[in-house]
Amino acid sequence: MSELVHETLEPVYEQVVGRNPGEVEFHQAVREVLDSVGRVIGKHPEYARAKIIERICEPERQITFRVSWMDDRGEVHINRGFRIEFNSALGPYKGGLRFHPSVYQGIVKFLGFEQVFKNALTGLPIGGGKGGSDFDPKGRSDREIMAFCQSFMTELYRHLGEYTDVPAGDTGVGSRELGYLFGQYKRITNRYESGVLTGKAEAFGGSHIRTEATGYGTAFFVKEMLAARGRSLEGKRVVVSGSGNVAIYAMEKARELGGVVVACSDSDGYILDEDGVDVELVQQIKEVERGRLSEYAQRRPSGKYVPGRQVWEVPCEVAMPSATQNEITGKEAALLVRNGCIAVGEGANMPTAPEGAQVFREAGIAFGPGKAVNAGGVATSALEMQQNASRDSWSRKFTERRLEQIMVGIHERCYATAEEYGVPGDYTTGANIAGFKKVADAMLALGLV
Ligand SMILES: NC(=O)C1=CN([C@@H]2O[C@H](COP(=O)(O)OP(=O)(O)OC[C@H]3O[C@@H](n4cnc5c(N)ncnc54)[C@H](OP(=O)(O)O)[C@@H]3O)[C@@H](O)[C@H]2O)C=CC1
Ligand SMILES: O=C(O)CCC(=O)C(=O)O
Repeated sequence: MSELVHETLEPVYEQVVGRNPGEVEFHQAVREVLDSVGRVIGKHPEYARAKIIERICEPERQITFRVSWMDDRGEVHINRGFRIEFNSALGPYKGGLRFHPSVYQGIVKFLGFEQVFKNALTGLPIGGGKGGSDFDPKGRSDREIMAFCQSFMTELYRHLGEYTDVPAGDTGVGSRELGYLFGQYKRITNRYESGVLTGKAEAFGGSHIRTEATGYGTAFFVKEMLAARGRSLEGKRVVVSGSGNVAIYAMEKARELGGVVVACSDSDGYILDEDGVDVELVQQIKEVERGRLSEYAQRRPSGKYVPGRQVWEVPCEVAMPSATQNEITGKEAALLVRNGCIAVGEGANMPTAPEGAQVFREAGIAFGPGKAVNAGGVATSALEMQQNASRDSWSRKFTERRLEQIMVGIHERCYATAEEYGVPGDYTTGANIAGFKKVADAMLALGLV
């Protein structure tokens, strides 16, 4: 990094840390982007003059609210709700809602920040935002989930709109929750505004493939990374973390593309199945019955359940971390490399900590960052908005073809940008620069707003 760039970027980072104390995940996400965009601002002094970098790190709006609700025993609970409307230079704020006890301002802010660049990479007209709550949906009845969603939307609705802010799902929020949220939005506003939420069930305006899109897109991106190195997924041992929405469909598509998926996990442990993970069984247990992954081994003779350990100890050639942030530290990354891993595609948001990414870079393996690899979900959300706006419904086949084309396009954009900036094969730098430039140019064009 040149002296000039260092002088420009270090104070920005220090300012971000000072203004957002304790929000370590947000600091981490900003650090990674700043480390990449140093290469750009040397060539584009106009960004520095307009303080684009400082402005891009400051959310346009941050909303925090109380969510009160009653459980089945009549006890009142109070949770905290968040929505970070990060950047609307390219379109309405777009990004999911996460319900998980670990959620606080710093998590939502890191996710919103990542979303800005991810959404730009899709090439579709969507800005970036994210939201959620520290509500823990685990073990809650359907009625309790509905009560929570209704209370959450009763506050959030005033900030939403198909041209303003369009949430979707993320950890702990799937089509059941989106149904309750949409029902409450419709009731409060007296408007059937389909495009205000995406990831809806197909019965009321949802797009085919949105449920599968993040996982499918992850597998498509990995296929492209391998192809760029003259390899394919055929016969490769694949390990996936998580067993939720992203993990299930990443496994399904990886298997369809020839990979042999041998392990996946949840927050209690992992399953190993040398005959190939029965993805439909995982889905039945986790998504239909809302049970625990340990039940897999009780139902499938070739399945073994390993409690309390990390799935990354299972040797594989392809890893798709699809659970949560910072699940691969330097230690897990080194283990993966030692065991013969050649490609890592991040289905989750920021699952690899900086030391882990450094290990992958040094080992020269193909490493695709979440903001590129998992962009298929939000891209298909944008396709859902497009269908809602035109009162149309595309076929499953057509929508999946669009998704695959978008993922191929994102891969090309990251790959070509990394080459252009002198770091061939570095998808992280490629993704950060390509996403940043798109947003920065729009911000310049829109003036000082
Ligand atoms: N849904 C989407 O469209 C998109 C999601 N993502 C990202 O993908 C990741 C997974 O999301 P999604 O599949 O939707 O979420 P789900 O809630 O459907 O599944 C999450 C999975 O990860 C596991 N998990 C969650 N938190 C932890 C933790 N702290 N430690 C270990 N395991 C954990 C869960 O285990 P358990 O069942 O035990 O809780 C579960 O298996 C997140 O990073 C999300 O931001 C990115 C783009 C789009
Ligand atoms: O589909 C969407 O709008 C958002 C998906 C999301 O939250 C993400 O990409 O992390």
